[in-house]
Amino acid sequence: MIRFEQVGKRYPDGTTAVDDLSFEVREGELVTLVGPSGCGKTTTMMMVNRLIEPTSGRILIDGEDISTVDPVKLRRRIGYVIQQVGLFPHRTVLDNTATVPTLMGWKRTRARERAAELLDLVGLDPALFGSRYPEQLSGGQRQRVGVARALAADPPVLLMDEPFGAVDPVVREQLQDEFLRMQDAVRKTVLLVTHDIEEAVRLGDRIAVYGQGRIEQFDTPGAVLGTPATPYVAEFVGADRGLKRLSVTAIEPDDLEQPVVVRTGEPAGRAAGRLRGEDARWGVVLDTDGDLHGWVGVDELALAGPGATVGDLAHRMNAWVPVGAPLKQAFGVMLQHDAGWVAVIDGARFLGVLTPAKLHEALRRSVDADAQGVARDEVSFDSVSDV
Ligand SMILES: Nc1ncnc2c1ncn2[C@@H]1O[C@H](COP(=O)(O)OP(=O)(O)OP(=O)(O)O)[C@@H](O)[C@H]1O
Repeated sequence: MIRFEQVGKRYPDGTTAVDDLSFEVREGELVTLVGPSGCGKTTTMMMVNRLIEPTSGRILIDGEDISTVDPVKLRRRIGYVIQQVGLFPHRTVLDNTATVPTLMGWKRTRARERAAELLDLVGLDPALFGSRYPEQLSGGQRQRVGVARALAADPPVLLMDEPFGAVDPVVREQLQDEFLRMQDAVRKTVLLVTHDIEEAVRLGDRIAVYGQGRIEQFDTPGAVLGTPATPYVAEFVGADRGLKRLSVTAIEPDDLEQPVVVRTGEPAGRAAGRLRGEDARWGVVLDTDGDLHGWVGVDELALAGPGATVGDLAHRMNAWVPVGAPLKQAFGVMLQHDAGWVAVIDGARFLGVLTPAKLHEALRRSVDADAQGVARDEVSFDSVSDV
C-alpha cells in the first residue's frame, strides 16, 4: 500500500535525515516507527504526504509514485494526526472535526453528521462535546478530536506523529486501547511515529526500529523483542525485552496443562478417590456443560460427609484468563491471586491451566519460532540490511 524505495532525504546544509529507506506498509496494517530523537522518523512520515520531498528514491501509494500526484489531492487521501493536535480554537469541536469534509465541498449537514459519527467513534458524546471549544476539553479529549478529525473524510491512509504523546501515562494507555479498538473496526493503513518502544510494541503490527537515519530492524513486535537484529536494537528495546515480550505473546491451547477434572454433580468421596489416584492435590471443577465452575482440594473432598457433591465444596475460580490473551495478563492474574496456575477458558468452556513452567515454555516457543521462522517472505524488501 505504501512503499518506500531507497528513499533518502539530505538537507541543503548536508544533514542526511534518512538514507536508503526501503520498506512496505501493507493495506490495513499499522506500522510504528520508533527510535531516538533526531533519527528521521518525522522526516519519513512527512515525505508520505509531501510536506517534505525526498532527495532520492521514491514513495508509492497503491502503486502510484506520489511525486506525480498533486499534493493537495494526495493529502485528502491521507489523515494526519500530530501531537499538538492543532485544533482551531475559535471553532467548536464538531466544526473542527468537520474541517476536511467541509474543505472537500461536502454539504454542511452531511459534514456535521459525519463529524458526530466520528466523535462517537473516538468515545466523545457529540451531544455533550460537539458544541464545546477546544480549550474546554482535557488533553486526552483534544487528542481524540485530533484523531476524529483525521478520519473525517475516511482516508485510506493515516499518518500519526506522537499522537498520544502529550498526555499522562494512564490516559495514554486508555487512548492507545481505544485507538486499537477503533483500528480493528476501520482498518486504515497507518504509519505511527513514537519514541516509546512500549507504545511501538503495543500498537504496531510491525515495527521499524530506527538507528541514525536508517532502519535497523523491520519486523513484528515479537521478533524485534525476541531476536533483535543488531546490538543497537537489543539495547534500544531494553534489557527487559523478555518482560515486554510477555505482552505480545498470546496464550495458545497447546501451552496448557490438563489437570484432573471433576464434575459438580459427582459425589465428593468418589472425586477424592480419583484425585488421589492421579496423585493430585486439587482438581478443576466443571459443570455439566463443561463450563468452568471452580476448583476443589482433595482433602476437603475426603473430609466431606456422605451425600456431599463436588459442587457443594467447590471454590470460585478467580484466577482465569481467556485463550489468546497475552502471557503478561496470565502472569498478572497469577500474582494478583497468589495462584500457582490460572485457568484458561474459551467463552465459558474450560481449556486447561497455565502454570509458570508452561508460561516459560510458551515464551521460549515464541522466541524460537521467530528466530527460525524467517517465514517473513518479504524480508528482502522489508529490511534495509545492506548497510
Ligand atoms: N530543515 C532541516 N534542515 C536541516 N536538518 C534538518 C531539517 N529538518 C530536520 N533536520 C534534521 O534531520 C534529522 C531527522 O529529523 P526528524 O525530525 O525526522 O527526527 P525524528 O526522529 O522525528 O526526531 P524527534 O523524535 O526528535 O521528533 C535531525 O538530525 C534533524 O536535525
